[in-house]
Amino acid sequence: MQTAPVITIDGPSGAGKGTISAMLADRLGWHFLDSGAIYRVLAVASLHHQIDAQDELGLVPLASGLDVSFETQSGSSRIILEGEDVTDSIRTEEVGAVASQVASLPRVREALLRRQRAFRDDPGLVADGRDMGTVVFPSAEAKIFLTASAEERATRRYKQLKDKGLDVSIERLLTDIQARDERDINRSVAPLMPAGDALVLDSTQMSISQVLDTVMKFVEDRLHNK
Ligand SMILES: Nc1ncnc2c1ncn2[C@@H]1O[C@H](COP(=O)(O)OP(=O)(O)O)[C@@H](O)[C@H]1O
Ligand SMILES: Nc1ccn([C@@H]2O[C@H](COP(=O)(O)OP(=O)(O)O)[C@@H](O)[C@H]2O)c(=O)n1
Repeated sequence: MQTAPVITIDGPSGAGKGTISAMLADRLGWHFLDSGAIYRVLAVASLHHQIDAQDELGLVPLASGLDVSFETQSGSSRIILEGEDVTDSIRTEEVGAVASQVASLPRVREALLRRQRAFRDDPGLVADGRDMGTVVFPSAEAKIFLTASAEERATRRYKQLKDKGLDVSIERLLTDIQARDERDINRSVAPLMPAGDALVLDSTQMSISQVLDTVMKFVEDRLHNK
């Protein structure tokens, strides 16, 4: 039985989960699980293998046998799918949209559960996603639900993609984010929602360092008062 402590950070797209989780994992010296990357990789694999995003029966074996690895190369973490580096190509909004379609299928989620839980290891794990605190790690030591207004999240994503040299429209990003929120919140299995015992943090008016400080205090409190 695996007993390493877990901190979960769930929330909608662009709320800052990845940023805060990576910083937290770094500070604590813990492992980091970007569960959304697994759904994104599955989305790319479904495109490669020409399996429709709604074909649950076709996707389950692909999800169970997904040939993905998370590697660290000269200090940067890389995601390898079937021998190909997909670290950057999985980050587009198009892939995000397909990811949220495959993620709405109950048997696909079930097929990915064990793979996600395997990331739990000493000295601890910070896990980022939609259902980390509700389904994958319900016994987590500290759970955070990080959110922000859809407009603020679209603006953040816009700046992030612009910085990478990608040409995007902020209106389109807002529409895509809202469509993804809607699908993630309304699906029948593991919908996007805060766990009952989560700290809900609206970061619309907060800087990254303010969010990190608040999360860090909450986590320290939870870890020391167990
Ligand atoms: N509190 C914040 N204020 C301003 N920008 C932020 C904040 N948190 C995150 N960001 C920026 O927003 C973008 C999206 O953050 P990210 O961590 O990828 O979100 P998520 O993982 O929730 O989709 C990144 O460019 C990040 O630097
Ligand atoms: N634990 C998770 C993580 C992601 N997902 C799905 O995968 C999609 C992409 O997740 P992501 O975390 O990479 O997305 P961003 O928040 O980075 O935009 C989400 O829209 C969800 O539909 C999920 O269902 N459960």
